[in-house]
Amino acid sequence: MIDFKNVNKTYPGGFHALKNINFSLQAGEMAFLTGHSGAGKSTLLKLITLMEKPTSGQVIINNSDLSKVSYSQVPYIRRNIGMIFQNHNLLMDRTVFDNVALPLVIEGLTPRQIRKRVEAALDKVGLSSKLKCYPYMLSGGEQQRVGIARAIVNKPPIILADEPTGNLDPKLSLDIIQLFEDFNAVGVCVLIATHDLGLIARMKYRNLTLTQGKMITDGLAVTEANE
Ligand SMILES: Nc1ncnc2c1ncn2[C@@H]1O[C@H](COP(=O)(O)OP(=O)(O)OP(=O)(O)O)[C@@H](O)[C@H]1O
Repeated sequence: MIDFKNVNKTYPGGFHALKNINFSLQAGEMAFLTGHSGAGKSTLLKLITLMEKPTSGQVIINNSDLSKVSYSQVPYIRRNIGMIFQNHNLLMDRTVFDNVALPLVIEGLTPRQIRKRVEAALDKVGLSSKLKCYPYMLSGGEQQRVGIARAIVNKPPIILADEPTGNLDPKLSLDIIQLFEDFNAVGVCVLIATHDLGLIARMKYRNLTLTQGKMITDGLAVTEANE
């Protein structure tokens, strides 16, 4: 589903942000991506979403080699990926319904199809009663769940999350991770970039760790907290 082969990324100016990265995530797998600030986590996610290009190596998503994807194919590749950001990236002057509907409007679905899918997505994240609210009327955890509903509304096979629990307390963080586990349980491939080592320690998921652009771990995070 996600395949990195000898991937390097050097930014203009010469900073070598990712160094010979190799890993695969299969359909239905869930993993954490960890590392210090500046280790290259966001850069790695940006290569998957085609916001950046590797300097060398191959990124293969859903059997498509991204180096061979033309500009006009980019939206089709991105439809396979639900992206969740720490700061939600919600439109503050639009209702919850409109925020979640956005990817479907862009895709050109009919109003009837959009309503059905948006209601189902909001139901999944437990926000059915909030569809007419504006984001500023919601708590941080609720706003994050709106961001998740928007990411999954077109049923992508891959979910990427960049610090999705960054601003949330431990209980809300766990709720958000449980939502990801629910999607993972129905076969979605989930990759979560996070600094939250306490959270990771409570989970038995694969842990990909970056240090100064190199991947130093690729295995289960086994800690005392798991015992
Ligand atoms: N557009 C850019 N141009 C030049 N350098 C960049 C660019 N984007 C990121 N970098 C550099 O690449 C390195 C990795 O950045 P990245 O954002 O991937 O790290 P990160 O692990 O996500 O960090 P954080 O946890 O703080 O978000 C950093 O040193 C950063 O300054």
